[in-house]
Amino acid sequence: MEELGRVDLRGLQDPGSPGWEEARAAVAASMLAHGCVLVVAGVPAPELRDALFGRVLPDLFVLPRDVKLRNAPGPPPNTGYFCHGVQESARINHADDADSLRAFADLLWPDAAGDKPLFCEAVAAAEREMQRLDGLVVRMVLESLGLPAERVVAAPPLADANRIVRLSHYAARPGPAADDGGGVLSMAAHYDYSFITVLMQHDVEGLEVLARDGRWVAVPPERDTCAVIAGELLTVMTNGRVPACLHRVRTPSGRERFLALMSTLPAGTSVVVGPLNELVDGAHPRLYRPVDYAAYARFKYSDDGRELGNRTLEAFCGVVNKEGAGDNDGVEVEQQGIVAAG
Ligand SMILES: O=C(O)CCC(=O)C(=O)O
Ligand SMILES: [Fe+2]
Repeated sequence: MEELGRVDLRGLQDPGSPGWEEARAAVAASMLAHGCVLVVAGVPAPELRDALFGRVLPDLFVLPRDVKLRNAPGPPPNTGYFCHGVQESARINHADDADSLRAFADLLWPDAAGDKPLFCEAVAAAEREMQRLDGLVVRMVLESLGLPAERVVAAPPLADANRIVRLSHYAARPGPAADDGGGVLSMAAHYDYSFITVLMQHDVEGLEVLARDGRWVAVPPERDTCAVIAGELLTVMTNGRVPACLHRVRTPSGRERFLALMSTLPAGTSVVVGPLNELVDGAHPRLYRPVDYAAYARFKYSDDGRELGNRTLEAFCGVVNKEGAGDNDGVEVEQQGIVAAG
């Protein structure tokens, strides 16, 4: 039975730091096998993490629905606030920019109400840490696939990305019917269409990931640990080497739950992502055509896409005829594997 990797990344900054190579080997092994690795992080500081989950998120989700909807949802990939079953979620674009956090707080608490400085400080601290973990994991994976250093740092998720934060709330499922022993899901199994998503749980269980051997593995909500999962764009960019991670949410205790996540998306909405040229060769035929990620997100959530369930990526940009797919299929892919589509 192959376990999910659990790797301590505390204090690790750059290639060359002590412990880099061992950590890289463990991170890459787990990401290449499962599209997921658990990383011990240790920051943000416990008091900010407690403030985030104990005050900031409860204060946000207790707001009236019409106020939360000021974070207006647009067509995918521009989802703002949404509510589906027991889950509700608010999305902040470019959450690595203090102005974006401030603008989001001003939108929801236009007058003096709400502790906006605490909101901004706690979300910024969580975002910084999740961004650090995302960067380390992508870097370790690309290094382990043999990409030269200059290409690693120029790769889209590291160089130029929209780092979104999504803050989520799952309502309690009261009573003994909270779980029927297996089936009740708070969020159905899905792939994220991001490059990477980092998930920060807190105290209440819920996240489950599908391991390579087909078992659902519950990721315990440890305060110093985040789960880092591969989204579909990382699968495309690595030409299938890193499988996207199928994941779902199940909370047998039925308790109310909060979650913070950070996802890396391409920086613009007219961006095409294709396999990195170095990862396409005779032994590794091209598996994906370059994909306009916004068009893909719209397809994924369209009626046709929903009918396909979790097979949308293959349907949208998978190379069907694997024979003779060893070259670039006549498609010019820019060196970084990402080009502005105009
Ligand atoms: O709540 C979780 O643990 C996972 C949430 C998730 O996968 C998502 O919002 O895309
Ligand atoms: Fe997800």
